[in-house]
Amino acid sequence: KNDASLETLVKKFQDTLSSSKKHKFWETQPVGQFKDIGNSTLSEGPIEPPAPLSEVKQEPYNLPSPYEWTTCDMDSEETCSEVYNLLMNNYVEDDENMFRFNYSKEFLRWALRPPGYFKSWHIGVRVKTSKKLVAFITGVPARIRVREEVVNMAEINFLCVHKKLRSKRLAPVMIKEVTRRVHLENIWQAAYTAGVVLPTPITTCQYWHRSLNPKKLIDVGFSRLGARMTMSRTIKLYKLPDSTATPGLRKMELHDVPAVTRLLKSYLGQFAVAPDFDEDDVEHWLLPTENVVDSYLVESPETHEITDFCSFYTLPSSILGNQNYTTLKAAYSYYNVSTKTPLLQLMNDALVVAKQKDYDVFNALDVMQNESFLKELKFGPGDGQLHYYLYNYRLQHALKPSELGLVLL
Ligand SMILES: CCCCCCCCCCCCCC(=O)SCCNC(=O)CCNC(=O)[C@H](O)C(C)(C)COP(=O)(O)OP(=O)(O)OC[C@H]1O[C@@H](n2cnc3c(N)ncnc32)[C@H](O)[C@@H]1OP(=O)(O)O
Ligand SMILES: CNCCCN(C)c1ncc(F)c(N2CC(C(=O)NCc3cnc4ccccn34)C2)n1
Repeated sequence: KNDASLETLVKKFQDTLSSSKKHKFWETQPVGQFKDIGNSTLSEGPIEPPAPLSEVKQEPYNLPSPYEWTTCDMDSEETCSEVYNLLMNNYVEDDENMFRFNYSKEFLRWALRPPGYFKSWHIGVRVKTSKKLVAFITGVPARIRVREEVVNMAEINFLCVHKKLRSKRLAPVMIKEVTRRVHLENIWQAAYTAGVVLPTPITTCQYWHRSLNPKKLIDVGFSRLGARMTMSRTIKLYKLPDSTATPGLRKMELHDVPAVTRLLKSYLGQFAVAPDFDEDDVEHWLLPTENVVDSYLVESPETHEITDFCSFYTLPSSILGNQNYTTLKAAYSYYNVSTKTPLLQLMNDALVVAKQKDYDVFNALDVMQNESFLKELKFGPGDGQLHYYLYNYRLQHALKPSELGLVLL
């Protein structure tokens, strides 16, 4: 009891601290500023108007002299491997440096080449002499609806500076350069997420984890044995059926794209911020890709109507410094729609499938209607918060996670 209230107090203090911090770079950017929170005279929508393309800086920003810009061609096996290795060794870690995301090469090719993508938005920094890749940032185009407005945006992701080049203010240059290249394509808004608090989140989501392989999770320090719990009691607690329960549940196939698009568009319409997917987007983002994204649907055995959908993406983490294990196999809840099958049953079947495919843990954010199944399906709250941001677009009020219909990778 005392721990929980102390933890809440600490979190409140940290949030207060972070909003009082000096953001020398972010204070110069067209994003919601902490000082503007609650100022209802500021209207909702773009903060700065688009500029004529002739006014966009034509040449790249200056880098410190040892470094040069490079465009990373993800179609090239060699370049894709360089990006993979930079991220594997230098990307996001948890606060205790026990885990680091290990996005796979096929995942990166999937994430970075959606319909209409621009190679020029896959930006790297190399050392001029050695040609070593030491930093990376990416954008992909996306149509995002914000309330009633569909806005062409860039989704920014995979910002990474090599551990040896940290705290040299390289990140602001990376961000300005990707902004410049996005502006050249006449796009003026962006969406991004981060585990850190920046000016200013449109919402802050909580991660929840459902143990699938509790013994491994406890061995590697991802979870702790519950008080008054034995290992065998814990394994029994998280046991799942060997097979799924929903009649008509099957993998999504190419011919399902039109029906899944209709189902998803109508479902996402209820959220304040959500992607405006068309059939090409659904084919790219939701058709199953081995070891990258899994998606299942319910086809009514009687009517052959497609009534429900669930999906998760595969994002392993390297386990840093454990003798017995090197990789944590994690599934992340992606987009789920239930119109006939109860969401609880649909998500339990997703857990069953993930367990069958040997995942160790199934993660979900408290976005969309996820709160309705998290506790009942034995998800536990994680320590990671995920903050969502819009660039050059002001929302009058922050959203609740349940008003958000957008999952970034
Ligand atoms: C219209 C189109 C617009 C397109 C652009 C839209 C915006 C996109 C924004 C990017 C979306 C990214 C989405 C993802 O990929 S989130 C994942 C970010 N990556 C990691 O966490 C990997 C491990 N960490 C690193 O590689 C480095 O620590 C990074 C590169 C993160 C910072 O490098 P470093 O540690 O060496 O610091 P610095 O001295 O260079 O720079 C310090 C400045 O950078 C600000 N900072 C720190 N972390 C982040 C962060 N995660 N988002 C935005 N800003 C961040 C910080 O507040 C400070 O500014 P200010 O506080 O003084 O003002
Ligand atoms: C820029 N794209 C944002 C999405 C990237 N994603 C998936 C992400 N961003 C921040 C997080 F806080 C987070 N969490 C999943 C939860 C979790 O699993 N925490 C333990 C853990 C295991 N492995 C790692 C690796 C890094 C950090 C925590 N890790 C916390 N996920």
